[in-house]
Amino acid sequence: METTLLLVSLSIFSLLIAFFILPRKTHRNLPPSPPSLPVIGHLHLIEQPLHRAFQKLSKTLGPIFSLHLGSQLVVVVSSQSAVEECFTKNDVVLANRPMFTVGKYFRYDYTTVVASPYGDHWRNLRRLMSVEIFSTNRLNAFLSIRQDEVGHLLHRLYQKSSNGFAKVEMKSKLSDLTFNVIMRMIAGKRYYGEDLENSAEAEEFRELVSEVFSSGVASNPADFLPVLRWIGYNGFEKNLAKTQKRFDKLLQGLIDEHRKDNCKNTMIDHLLSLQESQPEYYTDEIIKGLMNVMILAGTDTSAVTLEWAMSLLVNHPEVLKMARAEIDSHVGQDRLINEHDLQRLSYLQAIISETIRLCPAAPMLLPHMSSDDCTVGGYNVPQGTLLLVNAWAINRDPKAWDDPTSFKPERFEVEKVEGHKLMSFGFGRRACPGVGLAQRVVGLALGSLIQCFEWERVGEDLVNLTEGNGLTMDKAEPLEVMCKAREVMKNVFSGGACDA
Ligand code: HEM
Repeated sequence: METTLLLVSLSIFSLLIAFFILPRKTHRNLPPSPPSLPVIGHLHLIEQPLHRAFQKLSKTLGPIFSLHLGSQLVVVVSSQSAVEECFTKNDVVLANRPMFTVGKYFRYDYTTVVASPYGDHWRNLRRLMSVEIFSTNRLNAFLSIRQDEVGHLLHRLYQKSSNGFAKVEMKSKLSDLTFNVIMRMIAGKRYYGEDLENSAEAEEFRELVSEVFSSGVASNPADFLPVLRWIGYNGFEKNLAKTQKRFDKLLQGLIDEHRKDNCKNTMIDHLLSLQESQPEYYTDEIIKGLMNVMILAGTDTSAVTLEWAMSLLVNHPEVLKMARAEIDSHVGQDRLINEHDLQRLSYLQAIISETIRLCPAAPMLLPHMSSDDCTVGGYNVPQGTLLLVNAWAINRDPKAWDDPTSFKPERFEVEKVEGHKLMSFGFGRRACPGVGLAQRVVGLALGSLIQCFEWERVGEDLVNLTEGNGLTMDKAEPLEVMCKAREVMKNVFSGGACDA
């Protein structure tokens, strides 16, 4: 209570200082902006989910508008043509990331690929990732991990549903799948699911990761009202520092383990061999940064995409039926689907594209920052502006998509939709480098779920598709659904074995 009172008084004090002493910088020809309040600017307009609040503003202000979030000028773009201008003509200028407090702690002082400013270091990290992690060779080398983890998922569902329809909760199972895929790629360890050999270590890992995820959602008020920093408001930073210290220790522990025994085929082992030849660049800090990014960017994104896809499918049984027919005709019921089948399953691919169009895991992409003055749509975007892209709104823009809010996978079969029209993985040089891995994990898992089980809604009502407020766009209500094993499961798992 005392702390709250102190915080409130400090905030009021700081607002007064800011109001009377620090006039906001004015710029000419900025994108339109709604009326603002002194000091906090438009902070009072910020409500969750952000993409919906910003879509509402764009309906009155147009596809390019600006806000002052405290002292930070923000430009929000919500049209395809504006995004194209941002990431073609202005791609280099807008390739920076903002220096939010969270990046100082969770992104190793802005040295990880997600948070690093645009420049040589960032370029090196992207090159390193594309060779050491996301190259076709590396992704193929980790194929057995993906198959094995999908096998675990199928087995868990089979245990419940081998004798008829059973109610299953999907969110945690899909999350276990993607976390295990990434952790096995990084360190060869399974930390999620049932029957774990290392249960105490796994529990500590899971607890810490969920803490890191929830701290990553919060933004530091001082990032927008720097005056709070001057008057000593640092409780937020102290908490971040504490969590990051524990997370760092855990990542370091994994590196040390592999340093003692590096004969495994994991990301840590590959990076440690690079460290031997170039120790000054491939420091432990850089390796921990890459591990951190893989965990934070590569897990939830794929898991929520799968959960949205399953939710949309049970709400549209006719689409589910067509997807199953496609898999049955190409793969049959005698063996499980594999990644090589995916390219022939165009309707399954269309379902995935339609899911990420309607429910992009990162609806506002990641924030970009301008390193110089530029113009977008004829408006000035000064140096130091935070640029937000409302990918969610663009993916539902009636000017770009026919019947935009309906789930219609066929749209992706009829015409070849250009990559940039589907904004969900970003666009330009900072676009997602993990697309290939995400497509393999999501494709294999979704195809397997459709091939191996029948799916129905729990009751008559449609599955609620309201978004939650997670760091990635999750569902407000975790998906529960009825599932029943199909013939192929009996063929493959009849002995209870789990070798997909
Ligand atoms: C369905 C799954 C995924 C979606 C929808 C997604 C989406 C995105 C988006 C929208 C961005 C920001 C683009 C921008 O700033 O313009 C991004 C960046 C990034 N993603 Fe993904 N992602 C997914 C999966 C993954 C996976 C599996 C990994 C790695 C294991 C990954 C690693 C990254 C990294 C490292 C960045 C930062 C790139 C940079 O700043 O240079 N993502 N992703």
